Amino acid sequence: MSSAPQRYTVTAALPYANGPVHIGHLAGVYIPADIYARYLRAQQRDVKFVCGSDEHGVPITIRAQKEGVTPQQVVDKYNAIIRDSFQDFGISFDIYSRTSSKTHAEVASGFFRKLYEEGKFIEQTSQQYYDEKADQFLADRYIVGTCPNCGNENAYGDQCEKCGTSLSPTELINPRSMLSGNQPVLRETKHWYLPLDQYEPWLREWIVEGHKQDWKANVYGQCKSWIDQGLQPRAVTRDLDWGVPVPVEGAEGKVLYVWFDAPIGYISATKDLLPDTWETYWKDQGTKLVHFIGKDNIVFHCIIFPAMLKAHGDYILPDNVPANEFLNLEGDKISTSRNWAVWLHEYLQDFPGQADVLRYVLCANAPENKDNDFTWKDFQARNNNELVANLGNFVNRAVVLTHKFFEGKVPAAVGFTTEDEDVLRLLQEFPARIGELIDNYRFRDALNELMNLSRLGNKYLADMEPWKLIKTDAARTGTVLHVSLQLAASLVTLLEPFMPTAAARLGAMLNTEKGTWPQAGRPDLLAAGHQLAEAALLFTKIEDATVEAQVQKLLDTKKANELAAAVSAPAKDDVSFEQFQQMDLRIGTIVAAEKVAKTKKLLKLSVDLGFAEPRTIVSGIAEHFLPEALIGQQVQVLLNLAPREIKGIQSQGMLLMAENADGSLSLMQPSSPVRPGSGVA
Ligand SMILES: Nc1ncnc2c1ncn2[C@@H]1O[C@H](COP(=O)(O)OP(=O)(O)OP(=O)(O)O)[C@@H](O)[C@H]1O
Ligand SMILES: [Zn+2]
Repeated sequence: MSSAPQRYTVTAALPYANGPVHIGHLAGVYIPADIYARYLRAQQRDVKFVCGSDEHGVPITIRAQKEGVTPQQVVDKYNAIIRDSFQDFGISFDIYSRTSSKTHAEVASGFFRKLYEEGKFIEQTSQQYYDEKADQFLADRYIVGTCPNCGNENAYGDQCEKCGTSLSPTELINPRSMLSGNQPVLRETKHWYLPLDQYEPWLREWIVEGHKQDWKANVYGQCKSWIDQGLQPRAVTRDLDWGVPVPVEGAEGKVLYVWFDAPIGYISATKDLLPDTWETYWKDQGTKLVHFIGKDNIVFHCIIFPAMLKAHGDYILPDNVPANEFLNLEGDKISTSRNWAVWLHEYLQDFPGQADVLRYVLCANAPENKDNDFTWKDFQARNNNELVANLGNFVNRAVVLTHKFFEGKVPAAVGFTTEDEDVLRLLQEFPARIGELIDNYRFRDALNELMNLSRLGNKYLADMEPWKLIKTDAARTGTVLHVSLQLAASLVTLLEPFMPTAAARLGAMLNTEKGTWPQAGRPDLLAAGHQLAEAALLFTKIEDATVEAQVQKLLDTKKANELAAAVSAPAKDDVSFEQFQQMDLRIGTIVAAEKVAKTKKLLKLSVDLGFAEPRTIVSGIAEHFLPEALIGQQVQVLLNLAPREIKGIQSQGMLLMAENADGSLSLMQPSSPVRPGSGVA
């Protein structure tokens, strides 16, 4: 877009309403989008920031079926969780809508209808899997089978999650229906396709030639590779009963494909927000449209949705799609189904009043150009070393010293030294520099510049030492604090897009309000004599125990996943009853236990088995039990295992243990104590 846009439509990917929001979503999409929207508002631009829940599609119907509820109940539940957590986190949507709304059904339906009437689709009959027992066609994830690429037995009809290959249902080996488990049969069905191949030359010109310079390398690269591989017609309807019905006669039982309907959700959300003027935000050439998404959504926002908009003809195209790569968690891919995530609603509960810390860490470490990792250690370090020690410290010193020496009133400046002038001159350059980085979707660098501004303030205070200066030169001390407070006042505005709560707290402390972006950087934001409010801490230190508890939560998840994934070992060969009877199984009571010297695993146990003398048994369980904890415990023993010498000790029998999937051991105990030596049969 060459001339300055008259208005902006900013969209953030519609979260899929089958789970809550996690830190990957935030880092990939919602934090950068929110920074951008807040920044544009500070620039006094006309901006509409729209989002909503994506509530259609097969994963939701499958989830509903599993939980024994309706799809509507599933989306109602997650829409509420997602909407509330975004609000508590301070994502400043102008509207958060949902694709199950009436407006959306009308807009999506109308969109399809226009393309249909103008002959923009191709109609095609094909063979698709049908479940005769459930009496319905099986869309996408309703079919599972063996992946022809990697042999995974649980690959879906549209994708193998193990090897990442995208599939079509008929490629699966041994397909089975998710509904009945039966083998499906092929039946004819008619669908409508968007002939993407016809748009290929135009897409090549628009993206490959037109956006080489201004789209991010990761986005441009993915688009070019899709286009270079050659585009195929794409079905935009499905045989399903959950979604926007296909508004065409003879299409009963069919709905719009979720990826056709979801991006139209941006348009219907805008219409919900502005019933009368929404069209200017989607159809006027003076509008700049920007989509914030994660990398797995690039093809839908850069190729399929633009082709839909182009086919429709009335709409503008996205000016940019600054997609991020993926955030991982503690070295592992974030996953809703494996519960491997830091959930936003849980974070807000565990860290009350600290939303900005997460905003800061996820922006500072955002996967802007490559995948990145979130760790709790890094979270703690960034809070303690950067937010507390740099930003918080600067602001706190400036305000506290003003209270201490000048009764909380901004002191007058009496003659600037070159140091003062340097700081004020540098301050003036920051808004434009940070702004330009945001304009270019470089949010990490922008945040780093912001922190450089508070570093500048900290260094200035450290160099000037007003806490010493006050003893010899009160007027000069006043000037230093005057300059520091001007810098702090600029921070109220410049912080706001990144950390809105901290900005508001700082504003309250300085007894001032945020200004417009161009006003920030001025040397006279606070007049001499202006009364400050009480000093308060902007950020507080996060202790080891706090992050350790979060790490423990993840370790618990990992363990639960391992246990859930464990399968029983295959059964051994049969034994006869006589063979079984040859084994002399008894219950004994441990009367003494000690570690076997110079070994890690061995314990020497004395077990009362009802004979005159206890038996000595050497057992490899030292890593699982403390010797003293075993004394008095009853255990099961194989009495007639041939004796064996272990580390010079004669072992006369074997302790029997249950081994858990994670390798931990449990004693085999009778449900109530029995006389030592009792037989087990
Ligand atoms: N780990 C991640 N890092 C960055 N962006 C992500 C991550 N996970 C999802 N996103 C992005 O968040 C947006 C919303 O995601 P969506 O609700 O579609 O869930 P999803 O992609 O199915 O993720 P999940 O299965 O982890 O919940 C999408 O644009 C997606 O690309
Ligand atoms: Zn596979």
